[in-house]
Amino acid sequence: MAEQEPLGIEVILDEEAESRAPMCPHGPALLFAKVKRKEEQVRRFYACAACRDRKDCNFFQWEDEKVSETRLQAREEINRSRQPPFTHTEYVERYQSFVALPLAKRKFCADCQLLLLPEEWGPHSAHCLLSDVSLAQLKRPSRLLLPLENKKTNAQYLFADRTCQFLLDIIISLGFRRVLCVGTPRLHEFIQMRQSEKKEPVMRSQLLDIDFRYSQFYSQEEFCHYNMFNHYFFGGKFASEACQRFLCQPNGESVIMVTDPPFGGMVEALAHSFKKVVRLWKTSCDQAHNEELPMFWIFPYFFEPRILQCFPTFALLDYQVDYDNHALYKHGHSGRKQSPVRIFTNLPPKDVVLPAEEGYRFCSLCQRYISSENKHCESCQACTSKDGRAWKHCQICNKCVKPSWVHCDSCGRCALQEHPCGKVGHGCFTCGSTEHKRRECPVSENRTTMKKLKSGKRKISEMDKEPVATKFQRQTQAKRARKKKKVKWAPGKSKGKPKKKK
Ligand SMILES: C[S@@+](CC[C@H](N)C(=O)[O-])C[C@H]1O[C@@H](n2cnc3c(N)ncnc32)[C@H](O)[C@@H]1O
Ligand SMILES: [Zn+2]
Ligand SMILES: [Zn+2]
Ligand SMILES: [Zn+2]
Ligand SMILES: [Zn+2]
Ligand SMILES: [Zn+2]
Ligand SMILES: [Zn+2]
Repeated sequence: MAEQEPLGIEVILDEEAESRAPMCPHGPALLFAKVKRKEEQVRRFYACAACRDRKDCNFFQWEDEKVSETRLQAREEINRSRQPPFTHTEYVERYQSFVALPLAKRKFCADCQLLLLPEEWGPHSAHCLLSDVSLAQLKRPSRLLLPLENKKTNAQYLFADRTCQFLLDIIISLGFRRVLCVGTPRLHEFIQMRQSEKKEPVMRSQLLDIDFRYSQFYSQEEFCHYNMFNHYFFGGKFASEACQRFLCQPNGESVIMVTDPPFGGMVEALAHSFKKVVRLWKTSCDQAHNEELPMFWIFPYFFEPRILQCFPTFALLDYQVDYDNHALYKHGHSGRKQSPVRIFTNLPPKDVVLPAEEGYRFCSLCQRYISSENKHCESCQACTSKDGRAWKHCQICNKCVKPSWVHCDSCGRCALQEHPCGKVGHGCFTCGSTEHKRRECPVSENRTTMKKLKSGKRKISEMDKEPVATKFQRQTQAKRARKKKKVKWAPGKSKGKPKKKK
């Protein structure tokens, strides 16, 4: 299977490529091919599955490249040095010691993003420390930890409470009692809090996320350090078995998977991993599941065609997902746009009741809940709005289009009045969508917006999460690298030729 990525890079997802994939610090690398003109030979290469920015992980290897034993060893050393400073077992022990401390001794280092034990205070004395960490704060790690802001790699946008509460309510009302949270730490936290308050019905959740800082707060049954682009469990078989145990449904405690991947991510690689999660679910408890694993995949609506290609039974719901720390996607924020982030699901849309108090209503013809301004079009026989505004039908295009669009005879399609005539159809330079311009792309957002968002907040980069020793090593390495020629290339973002680095 070979799926095409915009901007001329495709990811090759087959067993053969997987079985021979070299390892980077983020698990098995993915095989990519640069799409060239027909006559040209395509040389395929492996690159990091998690990081789209070479600054985060510069792993690169030609598919047919012979790698010397020395280089393999050096690579293993790098992979080891970039793992978290503690094992998950150690993190759990540290947490137990931490909660046993009196309040005055409970300190969190904001610079290192680490819960500190008293004997460790010394090396952190010049760092920014948060004192008197309460149990209530420990129950909300997503508020204690600074969101990872590298938009290409992590893009940690956290749900607004409104969205989190909605998701939880709907999940409970649909009868689910277990939630596999893939890249949804805040939803996991909501469920864990509920559990500690002993609310009925009892809900359980497990978080799979690449952000290992969560190992500090959750047990191995509650959290797995996981890469959703290659279905890699950093904790090995022990961790994947913990996930499989969680997916097993004793006493009919049915399970749903909720995922909110970084938007820059390759849809096809994500879908490939999620299908593996489905297989894990199917083999859990040795029970035969004939049905599909219920899923909520949260993603911008303009990825609909690509998601449906991977999961044809999925439907797009009208509900607008909101984030706390995303300047562009805040619900009803004055003068701001409406959020383009939606829920894709394999559950019958009619069962997912959207909140009437936010204007959603039921369309009996479409048998689903729709946003207040979405209108049922007689010609299309559907409620056609995707962005929440009322769309209008174009007789020539024979489909509904955005209200701001007009039909252009020269282009033979609808577009904005002031479109570059004769050039429409190229879409967003970054993600290929024809729904927005690059400036509005969620994959690479408006720089000024991000700057505003960041002001007064320190950016947490991959470096800040590392132990001091590794951080120092990397800084020195980085200085050395800067002296050398600059390498400007990342999978999916390619403009120039990839240059060998390792
Ligand atoms: C858009 S945020 C979603 C957070 C969610 N809205 C919440 O509030 O719980 C993406 C999440 O996926 C995680 N993530 C990013 N890359 C990942 C990867 N390769 N594998 C697993 N998780 C990843 C991030 O750490 C982050 O928690
Ligand atoms: Zn990597
Ligand atoms: Zn520190
Ligand atoms: Zn309708
Ligand atoms: Zn229509
Ligand atoms: Zn038209
Ligand atoms: Zn035109």
